[in-house]
Amino acid sequence: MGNSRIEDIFFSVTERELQWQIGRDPKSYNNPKKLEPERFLSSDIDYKGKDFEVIPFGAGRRGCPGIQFAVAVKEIALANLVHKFDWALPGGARGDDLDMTESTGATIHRKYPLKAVAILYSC
Ligand code: HEM
Repeated sequence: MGNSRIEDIFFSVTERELQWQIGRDPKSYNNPKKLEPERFLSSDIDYKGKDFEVIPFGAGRRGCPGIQFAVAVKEIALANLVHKFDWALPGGARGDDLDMTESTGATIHRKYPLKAVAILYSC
């Protein structure tokens, strides 16, 4: 993985497009368009704004000030959702039925919001 030079691309795109382009930069990623989150398992990329390949919390002086808190509580929040509920798609839909079209913004998000049905888990 190489280093993206943020100044090379910053002025040619709007801020909304910037993260999208960084995340798909073939200079930084092999097979950049493939969803492959495990690529980060053995990566030493700093996601807190020092390296620009992944900037989920932004970077620089306007970077997210909640980063320490978010990193500390994200596992507890996710663990609670998985522990307390079974999850399903509405109407018996399956993963393959989902429209994964993307929309742009400060972060890339789904064009069509994911509707998930939470079923309280009882043993
Ligand atoms: C997983 C959780 C979070 C993510 C992914 C996230 C992501 C971001 C991003 C991308 C920005 C824009 C940074 C930029 O423009 O360079 C931002 C800004 C900000 N975040 Fe977060 N954030 C998270 C949680 C939090 C939490 C928990 C707090 C507060 C307790 C917080 C407070 C803020 C504030 C106040 C700003 C505006 C900073 C400014 O404009 O100077 N964030 N965040």
